[in-house]
Amino acid sequence: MELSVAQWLLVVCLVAFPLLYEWSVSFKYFCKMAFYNGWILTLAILAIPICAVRGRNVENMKVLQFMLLHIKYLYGIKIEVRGWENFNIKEPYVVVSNHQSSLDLLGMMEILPSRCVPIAKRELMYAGTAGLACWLAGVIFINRKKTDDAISVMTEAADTMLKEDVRVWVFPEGTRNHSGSLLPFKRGAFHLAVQAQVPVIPVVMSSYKDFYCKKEKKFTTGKCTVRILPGVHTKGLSSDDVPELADRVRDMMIEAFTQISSERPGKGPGVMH
Ligand SMILES: CCCCCCCCCCCCCCC(=O)SCCNC(=O)CCNC(=O)[C@H](O)C(C)(C)COP(=O)(O)OP(=O)(O)OC[C@H]1O[C@@H](n2cnc3c(N)ncnc32)[C@H](O)[C@@H]1OP(=O)(O)O
Ligand SMILES: CCCCCCCC/C=C\CCCCCCCC(=O)OC[C@@H](O)COP(=O)(O)O
Repeated sequence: MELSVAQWLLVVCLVAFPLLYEWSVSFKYFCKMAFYNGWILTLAILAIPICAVRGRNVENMKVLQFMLLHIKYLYGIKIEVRGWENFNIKEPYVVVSNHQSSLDLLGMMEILPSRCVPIAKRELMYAGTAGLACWLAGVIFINRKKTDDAISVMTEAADTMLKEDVRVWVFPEGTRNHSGSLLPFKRGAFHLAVQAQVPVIPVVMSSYKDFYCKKEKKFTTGKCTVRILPGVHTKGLSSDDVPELADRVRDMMIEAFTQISSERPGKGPGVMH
């Protein structure tokens, strides 16, 4: 039987792809990351019409959360959550969390409180279907290149939080960080909490180093611990207190990060999902 060039190519791809996937750690990394982004863009196609019925609304965040929750199973990532009780606050609050990678989305969706929207860089708004889904879910976009614009968007957010009973999730490092610790914090999240006079709730995701490393192109199955820390109150604080508040919260988060990242997999209390 003679094979055409196209058939040969197909055979080579069908054989080469699984072999490469099995043998090459980097190839596996690229495939997994490409699928991660591609799958999110695809899910967003489904989410958009559902969200569009309500228009731009923070309740749509629940739709995105529901659609993204299964991804941890596809990637074999176990997420253990500790400190759920610290979210038992009826009033609005500002969640601050560490930012290692776009995989943070998994930990975020695992625990996302109701009526809680993230603050994201403006570029995400142009990420095709994902950008539109984010916009419909009320994600707050800031232009990091224009500090004044970003500050005025955040000041407006302080008002919205109180008027519309909304919680806000901020990554105070301001960018992804794989260094194994936390970058110095930008102060926007803390100004926001002080302006609205609402608590800051720190959330810490343990280091991904055992299963994910962008530099080494490693992406295996693994476990991540997410710890919700007790809220830090801001009642009576003014903008002068922001630097001290930001430092205090960062210290708490570094301590928690070091502790949960140094535990051996499978040890420690918590609820496994
Ligand atoms: C079905 C599936 C669909 C798809 C679903 C996908 C869902 C995805 C959602 C997840 C999105 C996650 C995205 C994550 C990100 O994009 S992280 C990047 C963006 N986030 C941030 O940058 C937040 C943190 N940044 C800040 O808080 C900054 O401070 C900022 C406000 C942006 C300004 O930054 P910068 O220009 O670098 O300036 P400084 O930080 O140096 O600040 C300058 C001085 O201004 C003071 N300041 C800051 N904020 C305020 C404020 N609100 N009010 C008053 N003053 C403020 C700050 O303190 C500085 O002054 P001093 O130096 O302290 O005197
Ligand atoms: C037609 C356009 C197609 C665009 C394709 C875009 C591909 C992206 C697709 C899906 C995005 C998945 C959503 C992941 C959300 C995670 C957001 C994130 O982690 O952003 C990084 C940001 O915090 C900090 O950025 P930098 O580290 O400063 O950089």
